[in-house]
Amino acid sequence: MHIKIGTRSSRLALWQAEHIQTCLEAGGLTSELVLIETKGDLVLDRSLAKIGSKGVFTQELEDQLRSGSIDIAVHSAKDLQSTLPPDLSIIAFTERERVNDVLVSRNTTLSLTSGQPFVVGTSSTRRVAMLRHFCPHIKVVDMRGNLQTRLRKLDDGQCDALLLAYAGVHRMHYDDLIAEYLPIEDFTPAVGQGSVAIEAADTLPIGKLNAIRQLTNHESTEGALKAERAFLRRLEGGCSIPVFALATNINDQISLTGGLIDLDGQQLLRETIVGPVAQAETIGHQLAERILGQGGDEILQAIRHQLSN
Ligand SMILES: NCc1[nH]cc(CCC(=O)O)c1CC(=O)O
Repeated sequence: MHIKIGTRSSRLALWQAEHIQTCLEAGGLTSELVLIETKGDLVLDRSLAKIGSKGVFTQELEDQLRSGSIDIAVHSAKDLQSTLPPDLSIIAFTERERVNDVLVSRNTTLSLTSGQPFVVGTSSTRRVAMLRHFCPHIKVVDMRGNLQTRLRKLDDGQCDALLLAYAGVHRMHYDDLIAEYLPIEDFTPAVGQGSVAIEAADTLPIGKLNAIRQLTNHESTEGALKAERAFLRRLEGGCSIPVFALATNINDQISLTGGLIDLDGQQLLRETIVGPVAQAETIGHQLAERILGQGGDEILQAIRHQLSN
């Protein structure tokens, strides 16, 4: 069996696609990579929030899934919109890497909790808002581009440190630059952070689907991500909305913590719901209802209004 794998061509995307290739090879499947450019890769002069979050890193891959020129598309689970088009679905989630955000710098003595002021670069509205909330002494600057580009901007002196997902930093072998692991209790990560998702069209033959899923899917991670993604879906949060959620799945019990923060970090809502993995999506939905009922509705409206200006 031969699998055509569609991927973006950034180094992190290639790491992910090659990781999937390794899993498939272990089961005797052959594969090839098909490199695809997306709008998110091409448009670097505008913030992600302004391009519009919906599918900026996925649209071109999805077109090729439909045309059959690729069998599967590999994404960071975090970058996949919460509602997929009806003819596409996620067929596997890989085992999650450590989920924390990390502070990355050439000066690894820097610490967000020390109270010392310095400049942090990030493009994520969630990280900006959380920095404003937990670290008001920190100056935040917008910093787009892939990891290598951001590190160059760091070296140019545009900021003192970056705030990034540990998963990406580790996969690109930049562990030496990690100054601090941010606690997930405060800096709850983005939905899906640390897992790789495989997307396919409904037309993928069932034999291929089952073989790919068997070799790549991590069941416990899948249950956790189902809960997180149901939460995100109910809040209709694209990646530019500062929504966060993290589920753990231990002995088929889901514990889902998630919430919402407004753009300037003034109001942070966060709650936890526990329940059986068989009800992962219900748990996600319930958590979203609870957050919306606590004023999340108004926060979301205000965020949408601010982002559209
Ligand atoms: N939005 C970009 C993106 N998508 C996935 C990762 C990191 C790897 C992951 O979380 O799976 C990153 C970079 C970052 O947030 O630092």
